[in-house]
Amino acid sequence: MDIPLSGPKHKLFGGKTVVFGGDFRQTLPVISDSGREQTVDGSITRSSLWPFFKVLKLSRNMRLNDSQDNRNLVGCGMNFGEWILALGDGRLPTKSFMANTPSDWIEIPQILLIYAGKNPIESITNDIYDTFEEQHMSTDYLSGRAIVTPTNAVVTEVNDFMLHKIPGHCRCYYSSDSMQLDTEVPQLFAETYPTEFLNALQFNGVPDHEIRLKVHTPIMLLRNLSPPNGLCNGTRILITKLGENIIVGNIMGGSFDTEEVVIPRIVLNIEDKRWPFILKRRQFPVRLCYGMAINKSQGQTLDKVGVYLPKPVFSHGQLYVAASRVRSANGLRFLIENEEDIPANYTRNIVYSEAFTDIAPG
Ligand SMILES: Nc1ncnc2c1ncn2[C@@H]1O[C@H](COP(=O)(O)OP(=O)(O)OP(=O)(O)O)[C@@H](O)[C@H]1O
Repeated sequence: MDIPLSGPKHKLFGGKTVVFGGDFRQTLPVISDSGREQTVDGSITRSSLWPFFKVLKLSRNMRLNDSQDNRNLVGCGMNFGEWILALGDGRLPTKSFMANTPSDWIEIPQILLIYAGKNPIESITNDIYDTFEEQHMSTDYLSGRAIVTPTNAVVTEVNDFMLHKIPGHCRCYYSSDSMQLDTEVPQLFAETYPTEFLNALQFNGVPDHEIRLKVHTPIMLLRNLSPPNGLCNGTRILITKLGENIIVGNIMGGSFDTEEVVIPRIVLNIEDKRWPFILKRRQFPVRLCYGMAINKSQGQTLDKVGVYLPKPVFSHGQLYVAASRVRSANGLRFLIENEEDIPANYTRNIVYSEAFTDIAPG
């Protein structure tokens, strides 16, 4: 916390009461190239201020509705709400499938599974985006559903698959990429890192060099453009017009639901310790959002979620975040693809229990 707060200097936050909200079962701050210990260490519970916090625990899941399918048992003698909590806490029975591999595989209840068939992406999108042909332009329909998956590469596959289903002309927008150097040898760098190389770079949370869009497709903003007007990182928008230099659309969901907004190209500065330069990419800060990365879905509430796991999750809290986006068990489906010797109703549930045990200082 480096927000300056006026008030007595000897008191925490200048004597102001500051409320922090969170759920340590969810994904933790991403620290690149870090292991379990560093990731947990980056959490607020490891801050020197943590002993001064007073922890209040919420007891009711307000997202879940009171439907019959939430009250029914989903497995292990638990109803849906209890199952989600047990999954997040790491209390579900686990097993290991191969020697020397983690023993954190859990069974997904049969009622929540769909099967891969010949084309897994087609299977899961047909299930989650049922009645797509009739409703693909409806903001209510689109804003209530998503396919979530651990990696951005698979997100792109899902989005490309859905884009093909939309009738109409596809418009391509290409970024203009350049390097910002803190060195005196730009010529050398220009030869080592030509524009084609810069164009090929992909980063989490950064639009690609090439973006393909159609009118009536949903996109997600990747940067805060104007929070007072609802244009925040994560805002979803249904495109109504694809101009040369602007994209026009209507916000889907939230307090700015249906508001018309205009998105310009912006310059994104991207630093990555793999490269000795700052990449400056001028592009629309958007990405199609039929599919989204599990980490990006954190915070969303949806009616139908397809959790697509062509590979298991790779980090703490991802499976819990994916499973807890919905209002009811009926809205949640998993499609799991495992190596041959592991049944398709098992997947990894990574829980760093030290991230939330013994967190109550006050
Ligand atoms: N007081 C309330 N009364 C009725 N519904 C509520 C209330 N609080 C939250 N909800 C419902 O629960 C959903 C989740 O709320 P919210 O996004 O504020 O929770 P959150 O703790 O940030 O969730 P998460 O961290 O899991 O994304 C909301 O979409 C809303 O439907």
